[in-house]
Parts: sequence; C-alpha cells; structure tokens
Amino acid sequence: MRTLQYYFDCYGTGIAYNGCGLIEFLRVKVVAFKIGLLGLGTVGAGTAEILLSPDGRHPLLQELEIYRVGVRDISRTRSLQLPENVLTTDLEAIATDPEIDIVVELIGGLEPARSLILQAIASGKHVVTANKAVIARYGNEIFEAANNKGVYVMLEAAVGGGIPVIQSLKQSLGANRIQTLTGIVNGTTNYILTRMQTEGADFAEVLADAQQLGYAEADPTADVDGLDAADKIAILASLAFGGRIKLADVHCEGIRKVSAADINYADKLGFVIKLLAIAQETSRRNGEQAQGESELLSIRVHPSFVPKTHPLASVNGVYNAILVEGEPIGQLMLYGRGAGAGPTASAVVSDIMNVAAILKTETVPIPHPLLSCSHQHYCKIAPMQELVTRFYARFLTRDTPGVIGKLGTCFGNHKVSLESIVQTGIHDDLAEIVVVTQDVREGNFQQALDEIRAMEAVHSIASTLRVL
Ligand SMILES: NC(=O)C1=CN([C@@H]2O[C@H](COP(=O)(O)OP(=O)(O)OC[C@H]3O[C@@H](n4cnc5c(N)ncnc54)[C@H](OP(=O)(O)O)[C@@H]3O)[C@@H](O)[C@H]2O)C=CC1
Ligand SMILES: N[C@@H](CC=O)C(=O)O
Ligand code: NA
Repeated sequence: MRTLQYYFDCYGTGIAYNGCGLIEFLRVKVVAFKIGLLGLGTVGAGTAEILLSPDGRHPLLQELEIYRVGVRDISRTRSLQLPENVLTTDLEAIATDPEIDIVVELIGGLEPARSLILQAIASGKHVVTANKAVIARYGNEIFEAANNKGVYVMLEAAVGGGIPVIQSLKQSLGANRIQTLTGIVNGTTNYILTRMQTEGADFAEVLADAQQLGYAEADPTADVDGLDAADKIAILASLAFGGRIKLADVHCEGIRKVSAADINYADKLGFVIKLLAIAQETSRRNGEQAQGESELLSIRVHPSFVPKTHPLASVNGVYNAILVEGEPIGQLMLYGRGAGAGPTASAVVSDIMNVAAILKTETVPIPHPLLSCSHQHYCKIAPMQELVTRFYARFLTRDTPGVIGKLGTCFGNHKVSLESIVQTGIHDDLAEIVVVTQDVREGNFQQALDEIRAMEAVHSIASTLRVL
C-alpha cells in the first residue's frame, strides 16, 4: 500500500511524496472549516454562490466548506448546484452538529432564528447572522451567551447590506467619539421613494418590484413602517455610543404617509424625501447634565425632507448610506448597496472569513476586544418633545381672509419661527398652505399644531415631516 504525505500551501496546491520519492503535484481543496448554513433564500443562495466559487477571491475561501444547509422545503427547485446530501430540514441538527465550526443564520424572523443561534452558541459554534430583527431584540441574551462560551457572533450583513459599516464602527473608527449617525439604511423604502420621486410610480407597484428583487423582508411591513430601519439604527447606535438600546425607545415612523403632493412640494422647495435613521448625542437642556453623567441620545426613524445639496440626497434606489460624524474624523460617508443577494452575501462571507482567520491563528479563543460585544449599561434616550429640528407642514384651510396670519400668530405664540409660509392654490374650496419652520423644539411645534387643528378656518393638517 502506498502512503502519501501531503504538504499544502495556503492556496491549496499540494505536493505529495510517495515512498519511492516520486513527487506529485495536486490541486486539492483544503478543508479546514465547516459551515452550517441555515437558509438558502436570497441571502443564503448568494452566500453559497460565493463559497462555491472561491477562485479569484481571498485564498482563505478555499478552506471553507458548506457542510450542511437547512431549509424549510427540501423539494423546492433551487438554482444552485449543492453537493449531495447537504440539504436538510433539520436545522437544530445543524446548530448542534459537532463537525460544524461556524453556523450562518440566514432564515430571518424571530423564531426559530433566536433559538437556533442560542443552540449553536451553546454547542460552541461561532455564529454569523444577517438577522437585525433578532439582534436588535435579543442581542443582550445572544452576546452574553457568546461571551460566556468564548465564541463570536458576527453581523455585518445585518445593517447596510454590503456596506462594511459594522466593521467600520467596531474597528476602523474605534478611536473616535461619535456624535451623530444619519443613515438611509433600508433598501426597500429608498427604492420605493426614489421611484415615486423620479417616475411618479405607484407605491404598491414599486413595493411588489422590491419584493421581486429580493430586497424586502418576508413581511414587508417591517420595511414600509420603518421597523427594519429602527432595528438597524439601534444596532449601529449601540456600537457607536457604547451602550445597549431598548428598541421601544427608538421613535419610529414609516413611509406610508408620504404622498405624491409632499414629494412635489419637496422638489419645488429644493428637497428630496428620504427615510432617515438618526442617532445623535444631544446636550441636556439648561445645563441639567450633572458631572460624570452621560449625554442623552436622540434615536429615531422617520421620513425627512433632505436638502438636495446634502450628501444623502443623492443616495437612490437600493443604495444605502451612513453619514458618520465624530471627533476627530469629522464627516465620513459609507455608501453601497443595502440589500439584495450579492451585496449582502459579500458581508456574510467576510464575517465567515474573519472568524476563520481567528480560528486559524488563535489556539485558545479569547474574546477579541474589537469583535466581541461587552456593553452592560443602557444608553439614556432623549424624549422626542426635546428634539430640536426644522419642520415642513401642509395645511388645508377654508378660504377665509386672514388664515395665514392666524397660523403665523399661533406658531409665534409657541416660539415656532417660520422660514417660509406660502399659499399654493385652491382645490375643492380648500386652500393649501405650506410652511417650513426654522429649528424649533418638537414639543412646541406639536402644541402649536394641536391649537391649529382646532381652528375653525383649518380643515385639516394634511402632513408634517421633519426637515434635515
Ligand atoms: N434580502 C436582503 O436583501 C437582505 C436580507 N437580510 C436578512 O437576511 C435574512 C434572510 O433574508 P432573505 O434571504 O431575504 O430571506 P428569504 O425569505 O429569501 O430566505 C429564507 C430562507 O430561510 C429558510 N427558512 C425560513 N424559515 C425557516 C424555518 N422555519 N425552517 C427552515 N428554513 C427556514 C427558507 O427555506 P425555503 O427556501 O425552503 O423556503 C429560505 O431558504 C433575514 O434575516 C433578512 O432580514 C439582510 C440584509 C439584506
Ligand atoms: N429589507 C431590507 C433588507 C436588508 O436589510 C432592506 O430593504 O433594506
Ligand atoms: Na453591512
């Protein structure tokens, strides 16, 4: 019997010595790390595609093997050619399989995703996930379990799709004091708003396209109502400001109320409408901040008027961007595709590679201080009434004399200064009046609106949107 001894270089090229000194050159796949993939949908299939075609990419990819793939319906026709016997519907068996090194959770939703992640951790596996919903809700439980077990939970794909924003906040920007994050972090809504703005397209039709393109969540209300963006800004804020965020503290409004009329007015006034996710340190008012007390954080998701000259105004379609402001970096904008198979899979695979690289180089796994999460305290959140911002408002009023004056006086009484106020036309006996304020306290603006709503001359407040 001939025994061969193999020596491999990092590219997987092997040199084999047999007993007679004969040298054979082989091209062999060196498998060092076994991947258990949970989910083979948009992102799962994109991830498998990269892992199955390592040529021309980083050599570390040659050392990764898709060992098992868990799906719901094994009989579904798949465009991917996977090795035999890899597919299974037993996801728990993957999460606990002693052969598997890294579990990649790409099924989405809360359960069974959360339980599978926890099972994988308990079984000593490193986890890579794209699931912002689970991390924003159960991050504390998951990271605590991971720290206790000495494993990593990586989530680059969970925010901004292919944009390396998590890695940037954890590592590259670690030297900074972050002051503000302003992001377009939901691809579906940015795609919808862009097409409504540029083509006057119908909301429902564009949403169906976003679903078809694989951008939307299984339940697209998470996108449309701002919940997905809220999950994402909670995750980013936690990294940027070094504390836990309770999801209930994130003020959240979606894009359902954005009408064609508002899009039109925005354009005329020099703005575009974007769904923004913002986390910003705000000083306490009137020197209320005691020594040693941390700043308050304003954290919110809502559609906003964005000046056409602002860098975020030209982020269109499925593209996302996160504008980071910090000291000493100043302004920095990360831009790229925020959803879709390829870009998201790029982030998933880079996380897998990061874990594989650590496993290759560390003999005793100790939590890497820049990759693991150790926050214990919760960030203090500023109430929305204290937010200082500009507003746009559109009123439908009865065409009675002096109505503009009445609105102006009411705003003045509540310390709301106006930048502009215009009457734009009369439809169905109602005059349309559009107002843009200067920076005002949100609480004061809302009080003025309550009074205006009750005015005899005012038919309705058609819309209000914050202005960046
Ligand atoms: N789509 C995108 O652009 C992005 C998605 N994400 C996140 O990535 C994750 C995956 O999203 P996406 O790929 O779009 O989702 P899909 O709905 O396209 O795919 C989900 C996959 O998981 C499987 N699956 C779902 N539930 C179960 C279950 N209970 N048991 C077994 N298998 C299950 C499905 O199986 P089957 O194939 O048999 O139906 C399918 O393969 C989500 O957390 C999402 O938020 C993050 C960034 C971007
Ligand atoms: N549904 C999400 C997918 C990526 O996170 C989005 O549209 O951004
Ligand atoms: Na990302």
